[in-house]
Amino acid sequence: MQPFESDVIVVGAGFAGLSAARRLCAAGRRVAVLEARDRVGGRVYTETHHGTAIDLGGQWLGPTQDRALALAKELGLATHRQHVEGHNVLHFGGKRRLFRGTVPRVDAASLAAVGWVWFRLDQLAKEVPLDAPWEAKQASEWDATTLDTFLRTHAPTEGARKLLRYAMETVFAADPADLSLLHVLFYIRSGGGLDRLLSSENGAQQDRVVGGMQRLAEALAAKLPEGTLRLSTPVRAIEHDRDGVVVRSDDAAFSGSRVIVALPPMLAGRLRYAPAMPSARDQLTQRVPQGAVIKCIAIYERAWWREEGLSGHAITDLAPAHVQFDASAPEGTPGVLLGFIEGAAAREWSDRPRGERRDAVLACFARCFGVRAGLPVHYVDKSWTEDEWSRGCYAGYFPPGVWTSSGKALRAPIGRVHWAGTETATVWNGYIEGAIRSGERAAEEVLRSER
Ligand SMILES: Cc1cc2nc3c(=O)[nH]c(=O)nc-3n(C[C@H](O)[C@H](O)[C@H](O)COP(=O)(O)OP(=O)(O)OC[C@H]3O[C@@H](n4cnc5c(N)ncnc54)[C@H](O)[C@@H]3O)c2cc1C
Repeated sequence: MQPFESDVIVVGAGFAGLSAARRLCAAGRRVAVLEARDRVGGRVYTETHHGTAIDLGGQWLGPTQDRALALAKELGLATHRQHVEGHNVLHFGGKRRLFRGTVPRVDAASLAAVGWVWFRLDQLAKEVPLDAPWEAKQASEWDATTLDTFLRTHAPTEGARKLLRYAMETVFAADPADLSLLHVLFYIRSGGGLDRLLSSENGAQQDRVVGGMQRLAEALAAKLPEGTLRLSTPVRAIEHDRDGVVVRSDDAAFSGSRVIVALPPMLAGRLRYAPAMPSARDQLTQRVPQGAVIKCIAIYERAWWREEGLSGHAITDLAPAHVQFDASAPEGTPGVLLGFIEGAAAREWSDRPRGERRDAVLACFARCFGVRAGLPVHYVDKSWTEDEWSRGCYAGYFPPGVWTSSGKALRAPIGRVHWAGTETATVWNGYIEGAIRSGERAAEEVLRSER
C-alpha cells in the first residue's frame, strides 16, 4: 500500500491535536490529522436536545486560560458566565443548609480544618516545579503519600474530610486514595491555586461557550487546510526510524518526517510502535490511568430553582451525584441541572442499568432542590470510561510513585515521535487550556527540530 505523504502526522483531533496542526499549517507544513472518531473535539462533546446544547464533556473556561479564551474570541465564538446568583445548597447528614461562595458554612471545627488544608495544599504546591515535579525538594516523600493520607492527617473532622473529598473528586475524577500527593500539588500549581480550580466566579467554572464547547473544536478544525483532517481513521501502529515515520490505520498508511501523538498517555500506550518504545516511556503509559466520570444532565422546562433564590449549585453526601451545577443557558429556558459521578463510583455506576443510574442521580437532585428536580422532561448521561476513544476522563492522573520514577518520559520525544495532550501540559494540566498549550508546544518542538 502506497502511504499518503505529509510533512507531519498528528494522531488525534482533540484540542491538542487540532492546535498542533494549526500551528504547523501556519508554518507552511503539510499535515495529516488522523482521528478515530467521526467528529473532532475528543473529550469535549456537545449534544443537542430540541435546540438546547448539552455539554457532556468539557464545558467551562475561566480566567488565566488565555489560549482557549483567545481562540474563542479569534474564531468568533461568544462566551457566557456560569449562573451563580442565589444560594448554593449543602445537604449533609440529612440537613439542608444554604450558602454563598465556594466553601459551605459547616460547623466551626470543620470550617477551620478545610481552611487549614486548603492553605497548606496551596502553600506546598508552590514548591513544585511545573516542568519537573520530581525535582521538588520533598518530591519522594510527597510521591509516596496519597491525597487520602494527607486529608486524614490534616483534616480532623469527618465533615471537613467529606467536603474536601467531594471537592477533590470533582477536580480529578479520581479517589483521594488513588492520587499521589505530588500529583495533586503539581495540578494545583498548574491551575493557579485551589481557589482557581474550585471556584465558578473567577475560577475554572466561570465561562461557557454559547452553543456548546464542541463548537470551539469544530471552528478550529474548520480553519485547517482542506484535506488535512481525516475522521474515522483510528491509528493502530507507528513505525519510526532516523529517516521518518509511517503511521498505520486499519486501511491506510501515512508517511511523514515526524509524528505528534496527541492522546492521553494510556491510549498512546495502546498503539504498536516499531521499534518498540523504550522501557521508561512504556512504563509511564502503563502507570498513568484515566480518571472516571459520568456526567449526568436533567432538563426541565425552565430553571425554576432560580425563582426560589437558588443558584443550582449543590453538594450532598447522598451518593452518587455529590456535586451539582446549573448548566442552563443565561435565560434559564430550558433549565438544566448537571451532576457528576466520579472515581470508584463512576466505575461502579457504569455497569449498572441506565434506568437505575437515572433514578439515583435524580434522587440526588431532588434531595437538594425538592421533588420537582426528580421530574425532568429529559435525562441524559455519558460514562466516559465506556468510550473507546477516551476510556476515562477528565484526564490521566499520577498514582503514587509515578512522577518520581517515570515523569521524565512524559514529554521527551522518542526520535521522531513527539507527545501532546493535556496530560503533557505544565499550565492548566487536565484542562482544555492545557490541551491547546500542549499542542502548540509539540508543534514548536517539531519545527525547532528541523532547524
Ligand atoms: C465530563 C468532562 C468534563 C470536563 N470538564 C472540563 C471543563 O469544564 N473545562 C476544561 O477545561 N476541561 C474539562 N474537561 C477536560 C477536557 O475536556 C480535556 O482536558 C481536553 O478536552 C483534552 O484534550 P486533548 O486534545 O488533550 O485530548 P482528547 O480530547 O482526548 O483528544 C484525543 C483525540 O484522539 C482521538 N483518538 C484516540 N485514540 C486514537 C487513535 N488510536 N487514533 C486516532 N485518534 C485517536 C480521540 O478520539 C480524541 O479525539 C472535561 C472532560 C470531561 C470528559
